[in-house]
Amino acid sequence: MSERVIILGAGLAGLAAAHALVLAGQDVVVLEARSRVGGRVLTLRQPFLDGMYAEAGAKYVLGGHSTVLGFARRLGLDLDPLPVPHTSALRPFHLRGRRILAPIGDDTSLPHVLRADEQQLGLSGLYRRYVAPLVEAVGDPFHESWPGPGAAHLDGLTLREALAERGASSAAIDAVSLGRFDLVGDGIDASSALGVLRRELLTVGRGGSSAYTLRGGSDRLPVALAKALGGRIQFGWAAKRIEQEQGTVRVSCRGSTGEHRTFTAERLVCAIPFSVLRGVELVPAFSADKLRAIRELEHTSVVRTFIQYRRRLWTEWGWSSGWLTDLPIMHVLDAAPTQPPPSGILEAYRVGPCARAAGLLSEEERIAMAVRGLSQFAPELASEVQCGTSYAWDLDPWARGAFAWFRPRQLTQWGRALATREGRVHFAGDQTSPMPGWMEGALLSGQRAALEILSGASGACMAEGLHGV
Ligand SMILES: Cc1cc2nc3c(=O)[nH]c(=O)nc-3n(C[C@H](O)[C@H](O)[C@H](O)COP(=O)(O)OP(=O)(O)OC[C@H]3O[C@@H](n4cnc5c(N)ncnc54)[C@H](O)[C@@H]3O)c2cc1C
Repeated sequence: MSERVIILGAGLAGLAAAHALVLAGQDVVVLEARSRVGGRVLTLRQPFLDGMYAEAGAKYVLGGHSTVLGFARRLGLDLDPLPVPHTSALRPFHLRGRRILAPIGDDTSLPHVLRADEQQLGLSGLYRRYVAPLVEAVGDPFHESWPGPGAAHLDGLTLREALAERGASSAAIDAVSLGRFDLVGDGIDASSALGVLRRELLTVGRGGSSAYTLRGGSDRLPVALAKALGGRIQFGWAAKRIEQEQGTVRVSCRGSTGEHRTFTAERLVCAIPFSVLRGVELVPAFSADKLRAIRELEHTSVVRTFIQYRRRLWTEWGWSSGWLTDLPIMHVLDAAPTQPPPSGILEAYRVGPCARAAGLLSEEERIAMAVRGLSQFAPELASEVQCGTSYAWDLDPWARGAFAWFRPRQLTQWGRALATREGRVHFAGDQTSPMPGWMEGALLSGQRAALEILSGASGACMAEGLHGV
């Protein structure tokens, strides 16, 4: 029997749910607060010259992200593999006031003062000794009884505490975390070890070594998905209240020009970030665990600042595309590694408290700071600047942060409540999947919510079946 389903949010999760429900013959309407689809998939084409673009949100597709790859194939989207660094490439670091150009794979020149027994291991040896066994202890996050006892122990610790428990020195912890584990939440002293290691397991572990970008921009994926939905998306409607009563769900919205409208259906897929859902009135209130998850789930602060340069000097110099620093600009990435030269874009990727400090600056100040910081790697870059722009995710009213992260004990206390349905309201969004912060997680969550509706099953029961979706 066909049911009318409202989908709240035209990000990848909402679009994937809509796609599956429409294919199954359901009557679907998607409500979206913005005037565009894609949510945290946001390709910036202004102010760049020469047809170049940069990703404010999702950028990489990993080789193991079979759902993203499957949609791309079916929708006729091309992927470009990330260039593999040449064996003679140099990896730039700027640490403790010093620029270091380290040959790829040779970390002996890094300034971390390691213990005698750690000195010869290099970063990969440290990873194998300390991180790999912890990743194994995570178990299978898709299993309905996850987290098991080993994983639950990791949830009681910060990542620094878990690595120290395995015998890592403080310098070794800093070295293995730089540019890897410090990119989520407020860093390794605040994040649940389990949350960080699950991400490591499900992304790097399953992704293999291959990574891609979507040719023409990541937004091609949500735009193509939306096109396949025909006219079912209504733009400019922000949900203010969700009410369940006598077999119906009512969503009261405010339009972009201030008008009000109420949409009614048999089911709702709520596919908006919990950071925004927090401000939506819920009648009757959801369960205590769900309300706690909505209230307490935090979203990583991220500010990305992009600078376009006339020439891609860094590739001419044989530098790799990711530079690690302890400067206020944090990490540096080649923002357009698969786009044709001669011009190129570098980005300063700031996370956590550093991003919150950058969010207080004007865009001009952020750009000036990035230009200064990048010039500390090579003064020659300064005279090649063409233009710049910046995006602060905390300031985006429909995202309020970049992606979910967990403090110790949160996953065990209310992690399971993230995805469970509340009456006629089903939940999608990357935060409700075991892969927050990835398009793969968003798409999987949308498919899971659609399956719940189609099968009448509860969210937790469906989780395992998702492997094959
Ligand atoms: C900085 C950054 C880097 C990232 N890098 C990568 C990467 O390299 N690779 C990767 O795979 N993923 C990456 N991601 C993650 C990826 O972008 C997200 O996981 C995914 O886009 C989330 O999709 P979603 O549908 O769950 O949520 P969203 O994309 O946030 O969609 C939610 C939608 O709901 C709408 N909405 C919000 N509130 C309301 C309301 N009240 N009423 C109506 N509509 C509303 C929003 O406008 C939005 O369109 C990154 C994200 C960020 C921010």
